[in-house]
Amino acid sequence: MAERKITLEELSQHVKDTDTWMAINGTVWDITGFAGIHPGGPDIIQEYSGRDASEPYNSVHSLKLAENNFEASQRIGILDAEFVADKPRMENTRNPRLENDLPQIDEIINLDDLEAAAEKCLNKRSWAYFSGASNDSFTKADNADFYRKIFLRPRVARAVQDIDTKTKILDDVYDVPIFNAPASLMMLAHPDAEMALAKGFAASGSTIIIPTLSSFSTEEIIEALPAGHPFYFQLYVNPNKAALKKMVDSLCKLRPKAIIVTADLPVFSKREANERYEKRIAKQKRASEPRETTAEKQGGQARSAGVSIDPNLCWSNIKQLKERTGIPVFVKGIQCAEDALQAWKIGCKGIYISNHGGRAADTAQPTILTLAEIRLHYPFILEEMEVFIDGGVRRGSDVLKAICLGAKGVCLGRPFFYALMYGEEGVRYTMQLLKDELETAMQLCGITSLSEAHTGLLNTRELYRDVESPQSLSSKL
Ligand SMILES: Cc1cc2nc3c(=O)[nH]c(=O)nc-3n(C[C@H](O)[C@H](O)[C@H](O)COP(=O)(O)O)c2cc1C
Repeated sequence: MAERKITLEELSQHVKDTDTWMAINGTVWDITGFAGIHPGGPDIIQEYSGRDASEPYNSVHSLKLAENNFEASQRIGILDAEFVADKPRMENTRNPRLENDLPQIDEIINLDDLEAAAEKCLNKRSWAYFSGASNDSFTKADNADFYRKIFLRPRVARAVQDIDTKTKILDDVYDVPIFNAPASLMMLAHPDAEMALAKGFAASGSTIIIPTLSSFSTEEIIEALPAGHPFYFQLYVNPNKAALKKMVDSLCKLRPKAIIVTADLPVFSKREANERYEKRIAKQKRASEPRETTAEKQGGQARSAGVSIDPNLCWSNIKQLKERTGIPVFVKGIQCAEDALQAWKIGCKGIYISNHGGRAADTAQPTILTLAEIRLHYPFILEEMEVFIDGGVRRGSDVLKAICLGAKGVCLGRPFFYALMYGEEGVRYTMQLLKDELETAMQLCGITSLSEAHTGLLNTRELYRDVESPQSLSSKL
């Protein structure tokens, strides 16, 4: 049966909270009630209710995501309009997300070069979103700076020509211990977003941690991986019980190696770079109309994503998730030894030490210090659980330091957004760059396998000066 055609005029009549339509890439959907559960917040949905939302939709979502998310019964018909915004295409292989031409990829010789290219080439909104942190960005800076408090203590004359960087996590062996730190809205860096990330990581002998707020559907991303390739899933626990159940049910079918529950962002933090950007743009747009939307007041996309994160998430919910799914659970956002112990006590298989790259509580201690704290107070956790860490890792030698202190997987967030400016090639290139640096650091320290990494290769005196003392720890448990 031919689908019903809907004119722009008819579409524009469906704007009430109880009767809302929206057109996306030529299809008209009944999205009544969706504003309240849209992961990106209600404002953009309200703004585009009764309109063709293809352009904002395509800037952060894959073509199929809406079809996967909405029920067939919500499909009203097709838009009867001459112009339907098209998905941004890679004309002449130029990434449409960029404002300036990228340097040749082989001019990038370290991650600082990559970041400098991102600052120059990304559009201002994406740069503010990716590079920003909360409040004064102290934690973001400390995450990286604290790696410099650890000195290497290289061993010499150890025959280091043949080297491998394999790591085993759960039952899987990866060629490198390096993963993406899961992050939302990757399509702001490149139209291929997580598809390029998945392919690039698999080709590099690692795998992807798929974020809840991905631009492509989880199914699409898994299809980009070689058949049977392991993957992880980062879960934001949705406060809407029905939406959470739908997601958990589908995860049970897709069988990630572990569900990584992000717990460090119960409420949205103050992201000032975003806030400034959104306010500036809003001012330009509404020179004649002083009304602010909630999103503008709160910093646009930075805060609006908060609707998909449950502020009442508790350890008991994490335990239930583990029991209900039978899939290993890791807790992401561990920022002190006490919470690492708590995760161990409820039977989590892993901890993921993170402070959200300084995007959650500003002045939270740097992540490498948290790892040292856990090592000092509860060393058995590092033996019995899988340990991931992220935050400020920018060199292969940082990866080695984290592994010497007990991490199994080391993740990078912002650098892979920036790598994505070059698509899949950028992800592979960045992985190779980090692998080369890691291998060289290992060889210069006199080891040929990560199983030989140990704290004796490090001088951590300066780091341990800042580690929380046993007295204050036990009194706060
Ligand atoms: C732009 C951006 C978006 C992020 N989105 C998420 C997310 O959706 N879920 C999550 O658990 N962490 C998210 N994070 C935090 C990262 O997983 C990671 O903790 C952080 O980026 C690590 O610090 P680094 O960027 O210094 O490597 C995001 C980070 C950035 C920079």
